[in-house]
Amino acid sequence: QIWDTAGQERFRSVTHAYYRDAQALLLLYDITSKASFDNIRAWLTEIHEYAQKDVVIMLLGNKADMAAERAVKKEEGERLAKEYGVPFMETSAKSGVNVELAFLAVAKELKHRTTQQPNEPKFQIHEYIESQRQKSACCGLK
Ligand SMILES: Nc1nc2c(ncn2[C@@H]2O[C@H](COP(=O)(O)OP(=O)(O)OP(=O)(O)O)[C@@H](O)[C@H]2O)c(=O)[nH]1
Repeated sequence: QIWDTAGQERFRSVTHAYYRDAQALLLLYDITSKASFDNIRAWLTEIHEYAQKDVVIMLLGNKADMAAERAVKKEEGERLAKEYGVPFMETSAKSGVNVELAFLAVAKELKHRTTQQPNEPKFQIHEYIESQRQKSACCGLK
């Protein structure tokens, strides 16, 4: 089940009821909006308070198709994600770039958690994303 919760500040007091039991959270900002990026820290603090302790979080910089209006560098997204230890990529709901990869990475992480044997190596979501990204780079796919 995928829920799209309201991102606006005025709904914030009710939003946590929707993600409290979530297994994964995709946290999006808009690469053309510095304000949306600056809000991410507040969201992460709130998630820490209300979400499940083992929730899978992924940070996504959306509207990657709007490069001309970019207000947040890709490196800034990468740095913030690293600081919080969460995977990151830029996506575009318009062109579809990385949308499937973002959902697949989260789904694979959750599936591995439920089927993992104690002696099996842990699924590394960062490595999975990196390997898939390299694959598409190598073959000229977007
Ligand atoms: N160019 C471009 N436009 C996008 C992209 N994603 C969303 N938009 C546009 O951005 C606007 C806002 O999109 P929403 O999906 O309503 O954004 P939201 O964050 O869900 O908004 P809230 O429900 O208020 O939290 C719409 O006009 C979308 O068409 C994208 O990847 N590229």
